[in-house]
Amino acid sequence: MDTIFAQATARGKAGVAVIRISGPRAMTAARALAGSLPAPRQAGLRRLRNAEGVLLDEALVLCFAKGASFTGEDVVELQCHGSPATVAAVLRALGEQDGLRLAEPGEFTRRALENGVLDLAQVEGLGDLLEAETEAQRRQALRVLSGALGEKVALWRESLIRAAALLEATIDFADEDVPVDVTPEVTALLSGVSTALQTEIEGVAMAERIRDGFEIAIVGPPNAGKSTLLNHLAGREAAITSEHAGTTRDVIEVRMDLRGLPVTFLDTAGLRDSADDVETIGIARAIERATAADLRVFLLDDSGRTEGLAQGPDDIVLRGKADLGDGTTGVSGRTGQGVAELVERIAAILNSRASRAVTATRERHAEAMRRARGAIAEAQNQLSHGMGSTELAAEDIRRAARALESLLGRIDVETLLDEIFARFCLGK
Ligand SMILES: Nc1nc2c(ncn2[C@@H]2O[C@H](COP(=O)(O)OP(=O)(O)OP(=O)(O)O)[C@@H](O)[C@H]2O)c(=O)[nH]1
Ligand SMILES: [K+]
Ligand SMILES: [Mg+2]
Repeated sequence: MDTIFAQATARGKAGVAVIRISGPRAMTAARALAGSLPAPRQAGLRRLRNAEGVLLDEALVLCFAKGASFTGEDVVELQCHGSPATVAAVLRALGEQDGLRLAEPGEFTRRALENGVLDLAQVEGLGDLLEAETEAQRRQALRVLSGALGEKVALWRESLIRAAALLEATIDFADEDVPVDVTPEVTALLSGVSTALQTEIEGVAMAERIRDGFEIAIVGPPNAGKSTLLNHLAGREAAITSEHAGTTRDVIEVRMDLRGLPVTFLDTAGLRDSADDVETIGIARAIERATAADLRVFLLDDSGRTEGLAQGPDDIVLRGKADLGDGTTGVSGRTGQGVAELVERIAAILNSRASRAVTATRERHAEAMRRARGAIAEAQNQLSHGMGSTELAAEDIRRAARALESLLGRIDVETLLDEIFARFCLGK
């Protein structure tokens, strides 16, 4: 097994840069630079020198023994001064040592998975945590990283294994008269797991929104003030505004943090029958993107028309240019009137949807849970008529348990690994 090293902190100038070394030669390599090492988990200030004795830096050295480290291997972290030249010099000195090489992206985390320090869902959670930009993303990712999905899988799996064991016990005694009918208990165990899985599956779509962001389309007739509102929300001139009806044609996207939720506002072409070819294309795009969005804000003019686009139950309908009206309702991108209330309403709607997210966060999780549910349904089917096969039911249940294990990467995951680790950056 190679010993790997890489800068764990972001590249560029900084106060401190952390260089991480992991593998069987980590301690030897660090000792060669630092002369001596502090006890595990205790920081020690050391002068780092290369093989020629040239002083490279004065750094804090932290050692983690095999079995008690991020990767599960011997790990040393060097907290160097954060200049690119210092980091380059230390990396060079490490690379000159036998058995050491630069880590590939995600390789530290991959070793953590291979050594059983993290399960596959936790690895995904770590990836999401490193990408998290908003509070909701941070909380969701940390929940997964801390092993919440693994804990649930363990409970479901326990129920399934018990159900299968109960059935198998009756198979073993098939020739004798077994007095106890295990079917009620087995049925209860199966339906308990199946219901819990359904709740999780339904939450995945919302968990994905928390990770990838909610889309909110601003739609309405031309000149309602849509682009002006978008610019106010963005705090910059993201879209062109003018007194000409039909100014916006392309969909303009502005990503932001809305009360802790990741959202992308879409400014769209004003909806009307147009004789202009280019505007007509813009209107078709507006309708397409707005229909696919999670939420629509209909900004109306004096006519109050909303035609051209179907309204969803949660969609918000508002008068634009509220500063010109009687001033009681609506929103104004020019003065900001009503914008805080609008943001509050959007946040309330999205937060109530986000609360449906449970623990599972990805389509991969939903897919495994659907497979498990399917296998449970087949087992229930075998048991329900009293004519089905107990053996087949037990086999279905074990299949369900295996589908759940794949969530954590215990089986059949090689193909998934490259895809997952490709998203990691160097040093993680
Ligand atoms: N008084 C007032 N004028 C506004 C407000 N919002 C926009 N306007 C003006 O109304 C005109 C149209 O604004 P836009 O933001 O371009 O409207 P739009 O809905 O994006 O228009 P299209 O892209 O053409 O569909 C511009 O002259 C704006 O300055 C507002 O809240 N109050
Ligand atoms: K306009
Ligand atoms: Mg516009």
